[in-house]
Amino acid sequence: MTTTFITGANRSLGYETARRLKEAGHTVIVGARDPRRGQAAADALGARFVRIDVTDDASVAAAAADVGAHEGSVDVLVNNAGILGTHDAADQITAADAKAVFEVNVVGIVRVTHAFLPLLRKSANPVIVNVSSGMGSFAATHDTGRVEGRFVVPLYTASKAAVTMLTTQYAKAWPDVKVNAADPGYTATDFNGHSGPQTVTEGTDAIVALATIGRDGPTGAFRDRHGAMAW
Ligand SMILES: NC(=O)C1=CN([C@@H]2O[C@H](COP(=O)(O)OP(=O)(O)OC[C@H]3O[C@@H](n4cnc5c(N)ncnc54)[C@H](O)[C@@H]3O)[C@@H](O)[C@H]2O)C=CC1
Ligand SMILES: O=C(O)C(=O)C[C@H](O)C(=O)CO
Repeated sequence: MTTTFITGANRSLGYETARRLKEAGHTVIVGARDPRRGQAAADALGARFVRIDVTDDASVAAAAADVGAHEGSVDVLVNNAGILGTHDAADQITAADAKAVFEVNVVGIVRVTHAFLPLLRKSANPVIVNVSSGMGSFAATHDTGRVEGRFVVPLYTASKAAVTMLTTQYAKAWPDVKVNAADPGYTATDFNGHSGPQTVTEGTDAIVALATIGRDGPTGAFRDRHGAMAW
């Protein structure tokens, strides 16, 4: 039995990841900030809901304690929760804007990973998938074709570059845990007013692939649904 905890699993890519991993036989725990939406998603999936706000130490600690008491361990942690943040131009963005985006996208991953690591270490094959973005790839940023049609969002892209780097650092630090970053690709969700060309199923291909790797799977990798992403 594989126990999988997913943040921001009440909708969009997080929900579709939960649905597909449940279908693949995982025991899925739907992590979500809003109790009503989280419970509704869990009910629809036949999964268990655990409240988690990734920006709140007490909420994250309580979520880990809840999972520790009910499931006892975690095999797969999917750090999916993320925000786009301000659409303001670079000369308008403020320190408060930066703090808001980094607090969810980067600090949130550190907070959740730190709290769930003891539960992951009880697994025979602990796996972490950090949902990053090709928009945080230096190579893609310099290739206009790769980011065409997307918003210019300096803080979001910087936060996702940090997510990918954090992934490689965790992977180096913890040889006993597989830590990889997924780029969903531009996907129609609430995140972007459903402007992305991909379906949520296409958008979760890389997340699901990395969440289901075996003991011989990669660590410190950055992949989209087609394979290795440029850093
Ligand atoms: N949709 C896209 O085109 C792409 C999305 N991504 C990434 O995929 C992830 C999921 O995005 P979508 O499903 O598209 O977005 P979404 O906005 O539809 O869903 C995001 C989820 O994160 C949750 N969330 C936000 N702040 C939270 C907090 N403080 N605590 C707990 N949960 C919180 C939301 O409640 C929601 O469930 C994000 O990390 C995003 O950056 C990456 C590349 C492309
Ligand atoms: O992270 C990505 O890749 C995104 O596509 C995020 C948003 O959907 C977006 O379009 C930002 O411009």
